Amino acid sequence: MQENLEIQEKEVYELKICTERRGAGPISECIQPTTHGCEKVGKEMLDQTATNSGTRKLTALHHQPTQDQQEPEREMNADFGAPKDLAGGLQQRRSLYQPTLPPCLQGATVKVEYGDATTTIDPTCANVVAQAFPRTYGQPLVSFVAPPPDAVDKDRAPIRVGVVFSGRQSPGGHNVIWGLHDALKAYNPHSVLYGFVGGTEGLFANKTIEITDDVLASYKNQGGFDLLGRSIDQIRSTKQVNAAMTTCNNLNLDGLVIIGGVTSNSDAAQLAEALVQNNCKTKVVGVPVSLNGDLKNQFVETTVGFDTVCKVNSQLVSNVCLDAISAGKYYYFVRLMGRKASHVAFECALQSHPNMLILAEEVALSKLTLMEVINKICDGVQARAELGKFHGVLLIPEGLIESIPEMYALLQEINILHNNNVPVAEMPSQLSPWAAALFQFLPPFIRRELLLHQESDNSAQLSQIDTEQLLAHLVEAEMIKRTKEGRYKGRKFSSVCHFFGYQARGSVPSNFDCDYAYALGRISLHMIAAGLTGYMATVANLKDPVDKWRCAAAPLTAMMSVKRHLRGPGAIPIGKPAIHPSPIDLKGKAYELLREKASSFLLDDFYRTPGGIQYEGPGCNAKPITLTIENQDYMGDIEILKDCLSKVRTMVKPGCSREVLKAAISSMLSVTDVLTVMSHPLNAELPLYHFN
Ligand SMILES: O=P(O)(O)OC[C@H]1O[C@](O)(CO)[C@@H](O)[C@@H]1O
Repeated sequence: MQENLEIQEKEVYELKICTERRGAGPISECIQPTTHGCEKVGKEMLDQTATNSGTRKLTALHHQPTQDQQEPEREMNADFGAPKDLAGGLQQRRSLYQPTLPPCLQGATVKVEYGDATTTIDPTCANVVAQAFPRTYGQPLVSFVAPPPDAVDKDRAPIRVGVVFSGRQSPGGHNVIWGLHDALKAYNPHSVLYGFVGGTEGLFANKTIEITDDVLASYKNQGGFDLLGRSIDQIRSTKQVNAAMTTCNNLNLDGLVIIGGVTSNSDAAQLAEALVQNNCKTKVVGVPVSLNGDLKNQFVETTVGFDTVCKVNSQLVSNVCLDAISAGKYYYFVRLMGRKASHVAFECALQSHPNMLILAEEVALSKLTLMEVINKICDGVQARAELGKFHGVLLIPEGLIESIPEMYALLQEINILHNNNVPVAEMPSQLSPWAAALFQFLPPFIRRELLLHQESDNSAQLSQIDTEQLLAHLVEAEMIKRTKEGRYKGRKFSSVCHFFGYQARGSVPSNFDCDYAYALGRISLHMIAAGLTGYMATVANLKDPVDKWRCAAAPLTAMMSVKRHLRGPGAIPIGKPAIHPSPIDLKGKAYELLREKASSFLLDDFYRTPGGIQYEGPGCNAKPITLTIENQDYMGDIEILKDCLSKVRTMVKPGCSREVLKAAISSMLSVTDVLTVMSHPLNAELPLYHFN
C-alpha cells in the first residue's frame, strides 16, 4: 500500500503542474500516467508512422473526380493480396496480436437460437418495407450461444464464401476477413474463401484471390483495405445486381459477405432479396464497418473503425489545442469526417475538450442560418477575448454544410442540375434567383467545390467542401465588422484551418476494433452455415469486456425505414426503404454531458490529452466514450463509485487536499467512468465524487 501511495503522490505532483498550466478541470483528464511500457509503445508508434509510407505496396485507389467525370476509370492494382513488408516494430507486433473471442465463438460451431419475428425500427414504414422485400422481410432475430458440451459433432460440408469491401476504408476491415477465414477453416478445412479484388467492381467482374493463411499473414490487425481494395461501393442497379448474381452462381458460393456502412448494407438487403427471388443459393450477410459510426440502431451499437478513427483524430485535435494555448494567437477550425451524422466530431470533442463543437444535428434542429452559425462562433470568440484569450479550437463535422437550411437548398438545386446533365459552367446561371444570390455571396473556392460532381449515392462530395475555411473566412469578416462598430475591442482574429479527414482511415486499428471486427467475421460464417440471408452480423454489450459480448444476427429489413415528406400523422413515406444513418441523439446521455460542459469548454481551456492509441498496457482497452455512456447502466455506476470510495480510503490520509483526493479517485476510475460519474443523476448524493 505504501508503494501505491508514493506513486499517487508523484502523479499528483505532475498533475498539479498540469492543472496550473491548463486551468480548471478534472486532474485525471490532463495527464495519463506514464509507465515504462507506455513509453516503449509510444516510441514504436512514432517509428511506424515514419516508415509506413515507405512500406505500402499499393498506390492509392482514390482518384479525385473532376467536375464532369463522375466515376473515373480505375486501374486494378496488381499487388492486391500480395504479402506486405511489415517493416518490423509496431506493424509486426500488431500482426501477432490475437483478438480476444467471446465465449460462444471459441469452438468450430455455435448453437443457433431463433427469437421473435421482426418488423422494422419504424413501424409506420413496415408495409412499405414488407412490400419491397417480400421474401426477406419479417425474419426472426437470431442469437448464437456456445453449443452444449455434450452436443454431437455432425459432419460439416465445406462452405464456399466470397467477401467484398463495399464501403469506404475503415480500420479493422481486414480483421473481418481474417475472422471469417478462421471460422470457415475451423468449420471444415476444405471450405474456401474468395476475396473480390477491387471492391464491388471486382465482384461484378468475378476477379478474386483465394484468401489463405499466407495471404492474410501480413494484413492481420493492419489498417487500410489494401488486401482487396475497394471501388464504387454500390450493388444497386439491375445490371450490378445481375452481375453480382452471375458471379455468385459461377463461383457456386454458399455465402457472400458484404463489408460496409449504411449504403452497403442497404444494397446487401436488396441483393439478398434478388438472390432469393431468383433461386440463387448464395446467402448474403452484411457486416457493419464504417468510420462514421452512423450505422447505429437497436441492433447495432457501433461500427468497426469508429473507435480507431476517433482515437487518432482526438489525438490530432488535442495536439492543436495545446498548440493553440501555447502561442495564444490562432483559432483552429477543424473539420472531421461524418457526412450524415456528427458522431466522429462528437466523440473527439468528448475526448479532447476543444472550445467549440458545432454539431450538424443541432444546427438542423434549430434551423440555424449560415449567419446565425457565424454569429454563434463570433460570440464565443468575443467572450474568450474578454478573458484575454485570443486562441481556440473549433470542431465541425463535414456534414455541417448540408445541415444549414439555405445551404441544403442550394446543394439540392445543384444536385438536380447534375442529374439533368447540365454542364458545370452553366449551373450558376440556372439556379433560382434566391439560390443564385446565396451562391454569389459565397467565396469563390466554395462555389467551385459546391459544383463538384456528386458521390455515387447522389449526395454532394462533402469531403471536398472546405466548410471550415468558409466558416473561418466569414468569422473573420464578422470580427472585422464588430471591430469597426466598436463591439469587439480584442486582438485581430487569426485562423488556421484543417481537415482531419483521410489521415485516420488507414490507421492501425485499436484493440477494440481488432476484436470487434474479428468476432463479426466469425459470426458471418455461422450465419451462412445456418442458412441466414439478408442479415447483419451483430455484437451486443460492447461496452463490457469481450467475455460478456453477445453475438447475434439481425435482419437487414428490420433496420430499414423510408424517408418521408411531412412530419406527423399525415406523413407520406417516399423513396426506397433503406438503412439510414442515425444522427446524434440530442436527448441522449452523452449529449447531455457535453451540453453541461459546453460553457466550461468554451472559456476554461479545459483541454484533454488522450494521447495516441495504446495497444498494450494502461488504456489499451479503452472504448469510445459515446458508446460507453449511452449504454451505461446508472445503478452499475453507483456500485463502481462505492467500490472506488472504499479503495480510495485506504490510499489517502484523512484530511488530505482536494487535489490529492481527486487524483486518487481518478486513478481508480477509467476516463469513461469519470465522465459517466460527472453526468450521474445520483452525483449530488455523493458530493465527494463531484468532479466539476
Ligand atoms: O474516399 P472518398 O471517396 O473521398 O470518400 C469520402 C467519404 O467517405 C467517408 O470517409 C466515409 O463515408 C466520408 O466521411 C467521406 O465524405
